[in-house]
Amino acid sequence: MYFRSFLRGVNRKQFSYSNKRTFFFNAASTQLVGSSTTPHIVPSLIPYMVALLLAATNNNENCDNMDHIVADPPLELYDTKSAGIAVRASRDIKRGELLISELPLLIWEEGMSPEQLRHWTDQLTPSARQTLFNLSKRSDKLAIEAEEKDNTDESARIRSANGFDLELPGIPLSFHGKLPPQPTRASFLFPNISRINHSCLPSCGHALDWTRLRMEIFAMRDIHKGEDISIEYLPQMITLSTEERKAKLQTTFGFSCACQLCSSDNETIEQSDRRRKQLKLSSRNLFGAGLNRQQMVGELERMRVILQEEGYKVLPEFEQENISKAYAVFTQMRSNFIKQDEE
Ligand SMILES: C[S@@+](CC[C@H](N)C(=O)[O-])C[C@H]1O[C@@H](n2cnc3c(N)ncnc32)[C@H](O)[C@@H]1O
Repeated sequence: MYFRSFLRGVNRKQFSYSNKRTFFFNAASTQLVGSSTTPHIVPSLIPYMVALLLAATNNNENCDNMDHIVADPPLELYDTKSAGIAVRASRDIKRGELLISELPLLIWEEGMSPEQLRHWTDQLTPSARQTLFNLSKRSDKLAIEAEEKDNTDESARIRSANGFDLELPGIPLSFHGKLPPQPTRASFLFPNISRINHSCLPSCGHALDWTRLRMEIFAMRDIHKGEDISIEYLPQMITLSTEERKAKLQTTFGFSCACQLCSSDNETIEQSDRRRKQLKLSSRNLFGAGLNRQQMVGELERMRVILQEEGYKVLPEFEQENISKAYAVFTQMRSNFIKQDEE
């Protein structure tokens, strides 16, 4: 039903800053903000978004039920001192719970010129502007240099730190022919979800429900009151060593990862690196080493045990999509068998 969402938004061309404009709000909000009701969408994406939602309304009889609204999210914000503001559980949370379901505040398209982006962000309502400018912004050298060089709008470093860059789904056939060419990617910014920090061992998964245009955050394990709510910002991190992950996050988002795993002692990090290296080998072996079906199942089981030892609870994404799918099917079938045995 859902697809994980992938590269968080970085489009270096979009970085920029206008020194003439200064409406950053200094005091960062430590409250969850009210949900936006109408996303601010760049005009070029509006026909696509309308068609997407119309198609969803056509295909989904239950699309106006309210199951997806989390009236009182069990979450609170706090100041981590080392990684800005973060989100933690305000009560014990059960694995599988939907924690937050949020509409985007902004949707924009890759490749827009600095002038287009400035014109577009100038049209934000005062409250949307306040919400946006309360969020954190990139403060690394690369982002600041890009901002000065490109002279784009002053929200670029905020959008870059908080945006999700997502692949857009296709619109069903019945709408074809009535639309301009479909865009393939867009960036989305969610006001509260933007407060969730990255972890290399995330407690939560995230997925965009395209039928409602809501980003949803699910608990992937039981989470105790006071524990961090975290997601993984980039896909395919599971087979990378600590150094490789840190380098990737640094170049993509401009921060040095201070998650619990990356801040562990050397021994823990070495063990984790060893497991991830083995996982990489196993995933490459799966279709590349001429294994028969039984050996493949054995390799998948080895991968499952490694992931369990690592404490990685979200569905892993490997370099090759077919390996990720094979692993997902394997774990689903395995849990079905276990359920049947219990009955
Ligand atoms: C989407 S925001 C998350 C909320 C943010 N901490 C805040 O204060 O609003 C992303 C920013 O949070 C910080 N951050 C997120 N995860 C981090 C991590 N694992 N280690 C260090 N900093 C992190 C970085 O500054 C990053 O640019």
